Parts: sequence; C-alpha cells; structure tokens
Amino acid sequence: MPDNPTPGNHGANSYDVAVLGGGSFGTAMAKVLGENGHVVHFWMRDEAQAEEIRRTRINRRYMPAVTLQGDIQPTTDLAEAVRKAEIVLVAIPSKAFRSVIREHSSEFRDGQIVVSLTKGIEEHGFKLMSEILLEELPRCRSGVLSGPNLAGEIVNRELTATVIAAKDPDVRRTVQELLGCEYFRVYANVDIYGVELAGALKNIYAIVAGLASALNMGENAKAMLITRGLAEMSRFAVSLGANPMTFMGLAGVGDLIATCTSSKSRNFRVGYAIGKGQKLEEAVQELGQVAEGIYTLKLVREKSEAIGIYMPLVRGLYEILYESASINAVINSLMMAVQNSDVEFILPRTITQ
Ligand SMILES: NC(=O)C1=CN([C@@H]2O[C@H](COP(=O)(O)OP(=O)(O)OC[C@H]3O[C@@H](n4cnc5c(N)ncnc54)[C@H](OP(=O)(O)O)[C@@H]3O)[C@@H](O)[C@H]2O)C=CC1
Ligand SMILES: O=C(CO)COP(=O)(O)O
Repeated sequence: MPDNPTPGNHGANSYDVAVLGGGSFGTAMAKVLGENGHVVHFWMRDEAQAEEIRRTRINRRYMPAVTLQGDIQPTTDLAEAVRKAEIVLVAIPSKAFRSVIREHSSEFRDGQIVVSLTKGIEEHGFKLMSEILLEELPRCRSGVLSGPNLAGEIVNRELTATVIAAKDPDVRRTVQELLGCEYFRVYANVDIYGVELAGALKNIYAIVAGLASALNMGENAKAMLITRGLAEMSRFAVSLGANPMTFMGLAGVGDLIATCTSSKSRNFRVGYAIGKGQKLEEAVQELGQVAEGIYTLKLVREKSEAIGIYMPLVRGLYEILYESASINAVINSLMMAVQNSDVEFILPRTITQ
C-alpha cells in the first residue's frame, strides 16, 4: 500500500491504549493505533530506547525504516501506562509475559480490557497467555489477537487480517473498532484456546518449512509439510479442547501459510539457518529477535508424549534441533512411517503412535 498520511481510523472513538513491549510487534500495533487516532502509551523497559523513539519517532533496533505517526508516547513507566489506558495490548515474549504482568497486577482495573498478542506457551505448566491473564488479572476482561501478521508488512501498511478471540462480545467489538482500518482487518472468534494454540504451534512448522527451504525441497514437499503440520497441530489442539474449525481460519491455516512460506518469519529463518548447517544457538544469536517456536517445540513434544498425541513432525524437528539427529535420517523415517488417513475428522486414524 502507498504511504498515506491520513489516519486509517473508521472515524469512531479515540481510546487511550497501552502497548506493552517495544519489539517488532509492539511497534507494529502502536503504529496502527497511532494512525487510527488513538493515544498510545507505548511501554518498553529500556529508557534509552524510549527516549530515542520520543525524539526521532523511530524504533531503531526493531523497525529502523519506520517512522511512527500520531500520538504515540513511549514510556518506561508501566504502571502509569496501564493506569491511563482503557485497553492494554501485551506484546511481550512468553518467557517474560507472566513476570511483567504479575509485577504490576495491582495497577490494572476491574473490567479493563487486556489482550495478549503473544504467540507462545509458558514453560511451567503449559499455560497459554490467556490463562496467565486469567490467573494474574482475574477481574480484567481478556482476549487474544492472532493471525498471519508479519510485523514488517503491517508497518508498511500492506493488507493484513487478524483474529480477536474473546468470550465477551464487547471485547471483540472494541478491538475490531480499535485496530480496524483500510489495511488491517479484524475478524472475531470465541475459541480463545484454539486461536491462541494455533498461533503458538505454527511457529514449530515455520521452522520445519525454513529447513525444507534450505534443503531446496520442491513445491510438493512444501505443501505436504504445511498440510501435515495443520493436521498435527489441530489434532493436538483438539485433544486439549480447541475447536477444529478454528484451524480453518486465519489464526490456523492463515498464519501457517504466512510463516511457512516467508523468510520474513523469524522462526522460518531459524529453520533455514539450521538447514544450512548452523547450530541452533548461533542461529538464534544471529537473529537477535524472539523465535518462540524453539521453546514451543520442547514444550509441545513433552506434552504430546505425556498425553499420547501423535506428532511426527514435532518429534522429528526435536530430534534435529535438540538431539543432533541427521536431517536426512529424520526425513527418511517420516516418509517411511506407516501409511495413514488424510483428514482424520473424516476417516479416523488407525495408528496412534
Ligand atoms: N514480529 C511479528 O511479526 C509478530 C510477533 N508476534 C508475537 O509477539 C510477541 C513479541 O514478539 P516481537 O515483538 O516480535 O519480539 P521482538 O524480539 O521483536 O521484541 C521483543 C520485545 O520484548 C521485550 N522483552 C524481552 N524480554 C522482556 C522482559 N523480561 N521484560 C520486558 N520486555 C521484554 C524486548 O525488550 P528489549 O529490546 O529491551 O530486550 C523487546 O521489546 C512474540 O510472542 C511473537 O510471537 C505476534 C505476531 C507477529
Ligand atoms: O507470528 C508471526 C506472523 O504471523 C511472526 O512470525 P515470526 O515470529 O516467525 O516472525
């Protein structure tokens, strides 16, 4: 989309919104909100970064080519950002999500809307971010936002759609009104767990797709990986209570396509680097940003084995990343596994492991 100096708001209310997390996605959402005419209390932990954004309107570390427009107020005072906000969006990596929220939980008000933008799972207890919000902020109204939302495209005003999942219809409507504009479209869902799990799980398959790309696999192979990834992630999520139809939507197949076909995805890039022979630690260090999939992979492998869910791609990727298995040996064992059914919701699988 060409750059357009006029705000993208539908002309509705202006809100005070806190965006917690000054990385790529926090910046992308702050930009949409600023252009939509909202007041953005943009929290990050680094005062030098906040001061630089105040002065230059540029988040040099995470989005060096993007100038922020509108009333965006960078701050390192989380309590004040939350106190001023009607709605809080949280874009903090899963490893730090609970600690940041817990430390400031007393600042949140009863009924305040708090939405997680984070696509990950907490290490201890396999908790999703919506569960952390419920535990830490039981009197707030929560939701999750997930979908094919590469931050680098959103900041360029490229056409994008996302999903807001919340039980409370007012939360869904408010977030649609808040973020929706001519380049950003917000669809609603009530299956919070499904939307959130889809966003976290697809990162694993983005790593697999990056690996396949590094190995110059053909289009048939890429399609097989994406589709079997979808089968595997929906099998797992349904066993935990998600609705399988959510995986047909933007948060499921939509995000899988975006991240499994593009080197703009950091998870894809980690997979690509490993496929080219780099060690996992080197690949992560070189990336310099969060790739949630490498942590999610460990947790999902452990959980799937504990509850007996067949996830051959998860198992194979885990062996490559964490057990130094040969990529070719893993591919061979996946291809030579027992033949099975295509869509198990139509023809049940007969083999369970
Ligand atoms: N980027 C994208 O395209 C999308 C990302 N997401 C999700 O959004 C979440 C955030 O990702 P993203 O913004 O891309 O990540 P980045 O790696 O770009 O940025 C991470 C941000 O989190 C901050 N951070 C890290 N640890 C802490 C902590 N302990 N306390 C406070 N802040 C901390 C970093 O601060 P500092 O710089 O000071 O280290 C930085 O601002 C992830 O779960 C990701 O999956 C969702 C959709 C799209
Ligand atoms: O979730 C994303 C796009 O929808 C971003 O993916 P990465 O974290 O792999 O960059």
